[in-house]
Amino acid sequence: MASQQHLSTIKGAKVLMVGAGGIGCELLKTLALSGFQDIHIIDMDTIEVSNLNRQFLFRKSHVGQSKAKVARDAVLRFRPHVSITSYHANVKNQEFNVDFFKQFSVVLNGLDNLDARRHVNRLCLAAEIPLVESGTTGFLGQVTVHVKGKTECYECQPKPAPKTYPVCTITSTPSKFVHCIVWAKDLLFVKLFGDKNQENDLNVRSSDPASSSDHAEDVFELKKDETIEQYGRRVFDHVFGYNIEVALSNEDTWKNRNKPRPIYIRDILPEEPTNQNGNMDKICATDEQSLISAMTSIGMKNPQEIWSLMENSRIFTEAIVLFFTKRKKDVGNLSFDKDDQLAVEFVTAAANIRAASFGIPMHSLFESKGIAGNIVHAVATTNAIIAGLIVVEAIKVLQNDLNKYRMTYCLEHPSRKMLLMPVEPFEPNKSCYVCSETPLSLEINTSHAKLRDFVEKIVKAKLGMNFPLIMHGASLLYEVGDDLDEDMVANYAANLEKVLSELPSPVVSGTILSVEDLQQELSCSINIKHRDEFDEEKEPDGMVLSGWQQTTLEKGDSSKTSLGNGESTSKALPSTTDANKNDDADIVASGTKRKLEEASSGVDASSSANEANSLKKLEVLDDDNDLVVLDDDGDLVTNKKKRLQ
Ligand SMILES: Nc1ncnc2c1ncn2[C@@H]1O[C@H](COP(=O)(O)OP(=O)(O)OP(=O)(O)O)[C@@H](O)[C@H]1O
Ligand SMILES: [Zn+2]
Repeated sequence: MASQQHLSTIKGAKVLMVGAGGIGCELLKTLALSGFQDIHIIDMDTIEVSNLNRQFLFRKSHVGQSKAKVARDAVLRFRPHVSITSYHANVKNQEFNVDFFKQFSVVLNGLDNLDARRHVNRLCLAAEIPLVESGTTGFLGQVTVHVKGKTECYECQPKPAPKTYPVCTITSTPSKFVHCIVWAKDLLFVKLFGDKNQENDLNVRSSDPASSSDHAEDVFELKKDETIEQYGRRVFDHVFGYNIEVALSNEDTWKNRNKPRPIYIRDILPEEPTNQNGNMDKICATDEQSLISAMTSIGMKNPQEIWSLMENSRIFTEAIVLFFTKRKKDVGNLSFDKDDQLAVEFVTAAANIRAASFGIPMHSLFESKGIAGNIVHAVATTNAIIAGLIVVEAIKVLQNDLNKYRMTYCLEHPSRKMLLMPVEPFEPNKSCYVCSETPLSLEINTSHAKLRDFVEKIVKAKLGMNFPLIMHGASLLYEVGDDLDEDMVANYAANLEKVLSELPSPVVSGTILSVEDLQQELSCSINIKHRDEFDEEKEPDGMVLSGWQQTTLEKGDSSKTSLGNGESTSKALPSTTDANKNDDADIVASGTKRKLEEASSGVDASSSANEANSLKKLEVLDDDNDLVVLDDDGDLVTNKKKRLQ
């Protein structure tokens, strides 16, 4: 029962919710039923059929409508006097600036991606508004509290980098089905239907370089005198036959590995009479993209069934035909999307044929989609629990009840009868570049890397800036904004194409660049260090940003937990390549830090490590799918996590 004090806190609060999906629907309902009177919701999406199983404020008739608006209308039906304001918009839009955030008492996130979460974190810091952050992945979930100057911000702990695989594992020596999926969606799919100019390591390197390169050059171009079916068969033979033969010629590779077998389409699907006039209308009677399906056109229905090699080969060639006939306008611009049925069919078939070649078990379309889209199926109950916890923390935050704030982790299996694991929050990380303005350093080849590389790979991808401004001393090198005049735009565009050391104000070793995002009110300085060479596999960006690493984790010396990078409120993992291992859903321990209470009561930081031992500790064992929980006595309690189904 809420006390009088609780009720007046709740009634006087103005709350911003970001995200009206799985967590958001639960959250809006719980806020309204708890007595909150003034709620604003931002969500950029429209309702999809796949949302209906858990986003209970939505009905089939709402498909295609704004989530924020429909959620508002649904709640107003049972709480008509609550003021609910909806925005069908991206929270990163400029209208949601620091002044907009300042009007709220607290911000509650129910998002599904790192990018938006980081953005909201920065606006909350700049506006000095508390943030309650959340995420769920299947049975796992978390709610964390972030109050400027008092607790860690959302970015104080660097998020685990997306899992990547060595290039040669993907191109030459796959040993797991996920390797075949990555090959199919990131290399083959892109090569056939995406941007042709993108660098793509699809062709296997031969021990005799001359032998493969000629063959590879125009193999992915449709020839004038061939039908699309013939083209599909030729691509099939190239990637599953010829490339495998080339790979086999590198004998050293196979000394300690099983050799793959080349697969040629004539052995699987005997030559069919080709449709000379190229009229494919018989294949698929619809033009609506969502209904264009190779499975439908060849009469296969069950996505849970594992197709035979022949069926995979038929889907493979059929999907190529459908892309080049029914979706011709998309070809050249596509990147893999888990909600694109034809893309999922193609990737499943291609991955399975490659798996067959390498002696790896094949998978159904349903399983492949899960792996390719990094889907952990959402659990509505987890969303409901997490939404309840968000409201509990929001009330504490509104009451300024600092000592009662908790980061709460929802576990898959109860540990010592506890399903929820509350942990005291930590003070801000002094080396966090977001909330503590710590300088960063960047190793980069200043004579090769262009300003564009720096902007794309560091400023946007790593630092998550939206509207960056880059300065070298007093000289402005680059800026994004709506109010720039033409000359400036041209000047910045020219700068983007220059290598760093040849910029009007040259960027060389020792230069300190100042990078700012005006919308996020975030600025940081980056100390440039020139380096000639980078390891292609380990440092694929060709640059290394540092100065903001968390302390190295020592086993058994961890006192705080965080659940992945919170990429999803319901499913997605950070990497598109890591569905099997599901790192993002793992609970990982961070380095030892002082607890908030110790910090505020002046207890020596060195005691925190001992103190930490009495806390519940969670740790993931590398390369294992087990969640290992150390209880108070340091005993291991091992919980098997469910693999993707
Ligand atoms: N930048 C953003 N601005 C506004 N809303 C966002 C932004 N990024 C994500 N969201 C919203 O956050 C919500 C997250 O909800 P959820 O994880 O349940 O995803 P979903 O897209 O509804 O479901 P699924 O992807 O599993 O089909 C979505 O409704 C999404 O539109
Ligand atoms: Zn921080």
